[in-house]
Amino acid sequence: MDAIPVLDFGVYSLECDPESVSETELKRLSQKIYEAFTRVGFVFLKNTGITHEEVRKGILVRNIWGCNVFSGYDCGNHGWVSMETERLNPARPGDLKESFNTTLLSPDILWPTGGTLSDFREVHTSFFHRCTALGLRVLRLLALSLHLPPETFVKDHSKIGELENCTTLRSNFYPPIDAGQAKPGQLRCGEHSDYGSITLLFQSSPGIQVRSVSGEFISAPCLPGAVLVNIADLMQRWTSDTFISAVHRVQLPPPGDSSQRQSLAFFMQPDDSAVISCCDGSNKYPPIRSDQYIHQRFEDSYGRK
Ligand SMILES: O=C(O)CCC(=O)C(=O)O
Ligand SMILES: [Fe+2]
Repeated sequence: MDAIPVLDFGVYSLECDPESVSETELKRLSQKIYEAFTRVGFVFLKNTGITHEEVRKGILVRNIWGCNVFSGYDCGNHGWVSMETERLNPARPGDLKESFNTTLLSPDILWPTGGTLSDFREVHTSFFHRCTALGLRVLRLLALSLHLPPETFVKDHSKIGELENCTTLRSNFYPPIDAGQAKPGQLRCGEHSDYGSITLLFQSSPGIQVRSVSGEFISAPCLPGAVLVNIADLMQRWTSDTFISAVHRVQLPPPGDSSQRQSLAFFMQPDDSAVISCCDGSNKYPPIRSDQYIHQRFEDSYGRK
């Protein structure tokens, strides 16, 4: 299996003015990203402009354990998800993790508050914006790598953070677990591929495993300061299977390891009303509205009807 490639994103870092980057450098970077996403589906990006310190802050404001906040909006996704509620692999018992999904940025919604959570809204809102900025740059490079107009994917991500777009920053908390207490087949996060266009992942410690094209799972390292980016299902469909949306999971810790784990995942999703048709002009998949696609996927993972 190809290991997950590590690329230097420095030339297109959020520190740089996007207008001042040379075409040649962008092309070179886009070709490397193309190689990673056509062979593995995952890539580590170094020097993105999102600092290790920002990630640490985002991961630190947690203790979402039991905070039980729901927004009441019908975005379907915003709010707290309790332990064992989600089955990312519906064939397994519920995942041994707890999550908080930030999908809407409006101050009017209910945010976790109090104690260690007092700056949750501020920290997560700012991290959400940083991830949006980086994600849009990656989407631009994906279009370039396919010789498409640079805005091909970006233009369908114009409402991130608003009601008409389900892009989500998810804080995952995996409590310490004694493997002996788990149900048969239970994992921290069952095998799945992500639903939307691309995902940016930040981890507190290693744990994620990625399935290769040959079917074996390989453990990804945790590279402080690097962002793990992967293709999700709707992007695979959009690109007629050119880019791979790889299955991944988080296993239970080995016996005797009583550590907890945390991650921040930024799931980018096209605007609800965007109609996704194969970008190569083929009819490999029929056009589908982004919201229709994602709602179907939520029903599968939560057993909702
Ligand atoms: O926690 C992780 O490292 C992975 C989480 C994940 O794959 C997900 O939430 O979709
Ligand atoms: Fe995932």
